[in-house]
Amino acid sequence: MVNLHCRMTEEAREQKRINDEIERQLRTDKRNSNRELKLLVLGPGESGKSTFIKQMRIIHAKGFSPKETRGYIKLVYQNIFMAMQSMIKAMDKLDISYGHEDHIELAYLVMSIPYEKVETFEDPYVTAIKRLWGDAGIQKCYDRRSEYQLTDSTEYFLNDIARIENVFYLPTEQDILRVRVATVEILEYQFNLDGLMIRYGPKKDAIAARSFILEMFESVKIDEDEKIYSHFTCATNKENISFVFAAVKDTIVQMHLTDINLD
Ligand SMILES: Nc1nc2c(ncn2[C@@H]2O[C@H](COP(=O)(O)OP(=O)(O)OP(=O)(O)O)[C@@H](O)[C@H]2O)c(=O)[nH]1
Ligand SMILES: [Mg+2]
Repeated sequence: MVNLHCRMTEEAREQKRINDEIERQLRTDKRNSNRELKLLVLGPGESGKSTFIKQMRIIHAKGFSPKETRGYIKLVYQNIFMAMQSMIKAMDKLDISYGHEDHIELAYLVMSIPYEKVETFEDPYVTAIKRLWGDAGIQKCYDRRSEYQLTDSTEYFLNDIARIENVFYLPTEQDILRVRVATVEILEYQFNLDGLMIRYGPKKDAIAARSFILEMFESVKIDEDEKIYSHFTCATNKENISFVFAAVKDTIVQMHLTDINLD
């Protein structure tokens, strides 16, 4: 009898502990949902949306793990090939001749593999890319890059091949920010000042994307008197993004304080 009583109290205590835990979690969730701000990052291709999210990971979360960093090696190689191939194609379109006639052969060599298939960075390709980058015709073509599509980070990577071709090459934070990979899915990230995590999986098609955006943002009321604050940013510059993000955060906090008359 005593034993059973003991067990009952133990069970009741455990039950109470679980209840308390659930209630605490509910209170935290409620508090968090009250404080949750939704941020929709929109913009044309290559306008820096993904770069901004990378900055949030670097500044407000743990950044990139060694495994993720290694995953960027191949993408850096592919970016270099992609940039050189864009310029080679533009040479034709803009009718620019190579500084050295034998560089045409090198151009064929670089064009011979689709850039998405590139996994390694070795000769004869590395030497070919270096020589082409030094070619007067390619440089002229680079100067006329506004006349065709060329990735923003071309000069950044091509001027640094000596570092990248090293067999022990590991991308730096800036390399990761400079890598161009077109996003083909809608992703939702959740972050706070000390953590960032991916909450939802990818939404693959346009209809799913549209309903996702509606679902997330339909509750956000449109206020005709809402002020618009514009900021100039450079998404690849960590100091600039930290500064602008802190300013945006201050504005939001200030607005909330005004709302509850605490300013
Ligand atoms: N110089 C410079 N480069 C930038 C800036 N923002 C982004 N880039 C570079 O531009 C390229 C494209 O940036 P992303 O962040 O991938 O662009 P996105 O808006 O996500 O593009 P999509 O996914 O195609 O819609 C990357 O190589 C970035 O490093 C910037 O402010 N300045
Ligand atoms: Mg993107």
